[in-house]
Amino acid sequence: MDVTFAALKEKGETALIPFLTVGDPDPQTTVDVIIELEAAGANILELGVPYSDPLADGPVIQRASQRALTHRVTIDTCLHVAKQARERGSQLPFVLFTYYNPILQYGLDRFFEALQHHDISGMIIPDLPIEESEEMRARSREAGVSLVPLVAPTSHERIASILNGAQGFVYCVSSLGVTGERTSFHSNVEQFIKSVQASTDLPVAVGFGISSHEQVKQFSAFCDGVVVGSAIVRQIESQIPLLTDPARKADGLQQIHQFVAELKGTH
Ligand SMILES: O=P(O)(O)OC[C@@H](O)[C@@H](O)c1c[nH]c2ccccc12
Repeated sequence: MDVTFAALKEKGETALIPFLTVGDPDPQTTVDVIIELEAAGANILELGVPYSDPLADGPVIQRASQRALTHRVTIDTCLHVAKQARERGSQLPFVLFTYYNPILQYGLDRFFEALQHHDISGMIIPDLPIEESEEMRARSREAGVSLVPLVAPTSHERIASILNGAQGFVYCVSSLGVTGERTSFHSNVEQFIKSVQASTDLPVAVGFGISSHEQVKQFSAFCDGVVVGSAIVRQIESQIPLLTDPARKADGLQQIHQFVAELKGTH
């Protein structure tokens, strides 16, 4: 992942980091969408493990999780999708996004072994309890998988402890509340992000609410990466009738490609 950020920085570019829910609308289609996102200009990919109680997610991603759970998508399914995307030639660094409970169910030893075995570069765990973070950080370092910390505009005095031992990149959330497209962000978001950048040598990415090329451009002026989730998940949702019809799947994928290329500004 750090190679990706360094190469983009060299070119004066910002990483576009889509999030998608694995298994929405089905695991096989997720592999096709991953290949399409990469072709459209994605640089790193957040692979979301669907969860029954996604407390930090807005309605778009909640619906995606529900659709994926009808296929009983688990951590294993997500890792298998990542493997299939690799087999189809994807070079994208994958960041596994999961709530903490699925990891506990899976078992920590088994989880870290599986991450290593599937060439997963990092992970994001939005509800990782502080008292568990030390062990998770140590295990992730041992496994060579970056535990990407989330920092909120209200993290203030906790920023230093959150950033201590951080790996991969730092994920600054642009606003309080849950995921979902927004027309405005936390009042002093730029100052907040710059204060995080002053406290770490890691690349700093921003996410939450970003859904247009204008917003991507706004944040690209001072961030190393921009995460877009709900807007892309909504695109996938709107294309489900085409994606699930073999005769029209290519058209559905092309629509998603076009949307992401426009986000990136390479259309
Ligand atoms: O959906 P948005 O508003 O574009 O935000 C990115 C977000 O989807 C992704 O990073 C993510 C999905 N679920 C989360 C829960 C907490 C933090 C981040 C996330």
